[in-house]
Amino acid sequence: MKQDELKKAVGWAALKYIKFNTIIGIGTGSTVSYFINALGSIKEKIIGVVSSSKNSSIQLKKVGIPIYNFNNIDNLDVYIDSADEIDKYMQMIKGGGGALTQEKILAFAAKQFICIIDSSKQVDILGRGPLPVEVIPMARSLVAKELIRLGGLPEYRYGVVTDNGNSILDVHNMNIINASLLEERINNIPGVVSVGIFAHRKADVVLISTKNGIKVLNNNNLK
Ligand SMILES: O=C(CO)[C@H](O)[C@H](O)COP(=O)(O)O
Repeated sequence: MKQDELKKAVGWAALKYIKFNTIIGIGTGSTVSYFINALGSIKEKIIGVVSSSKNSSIQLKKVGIPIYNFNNIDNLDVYIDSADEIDKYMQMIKGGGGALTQEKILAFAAKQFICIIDSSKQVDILGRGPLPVEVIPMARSLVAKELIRLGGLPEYRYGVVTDNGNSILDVHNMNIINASLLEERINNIPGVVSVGIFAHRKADVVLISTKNGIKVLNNNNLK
């Protein structure tokens, strides 16, 4: 099965977690794009969504799903999003699509975070790929120096401006031994808006699309 087919299958599988008359947080990326199409098929049953990015909002509008203001997030039943990497503790690296700050806010606000991935996203240790960090443009060089001090190799995501008007540094070779500590350390660098480590707010349920079907992991499988 091709990766796109796996993404589509898990996007549709997530519909099972949508309750009637609720507001749903929506992530960003190609997997979520399949979920948005699936959600369109039951749009009359939900109140609406809060979107994490301009790109997701464009698609949501096309599908005809009502979008609520970002400040309306105190009653999000569920947040549906994918990840760039996820480990067995359900800690993630996100931000490949550059929407990590809004994604973190919605994930934090929602009662439940359902992460939808294909099996290629599973890793033993986070840091296989680059770690995205959203920074205020004027602090880019200071933050980059601090990230080097922490052992990484930051690369400016050239030409990319986030929906918040900021820049992205993709940090390579980051040795992530303690994801939650590193999340705190990077968050504490002045000028950092947010870091793509999701260790404090992990996924509650992970749907993994494999060639043999959808595998479900719950947070309580960890114990
Ligand atoms: O964090 C993200 C966007 O900021 C995405 O969830 C992540 O990049 C995975 O994307 P895709 O579904 O296209 O593989």
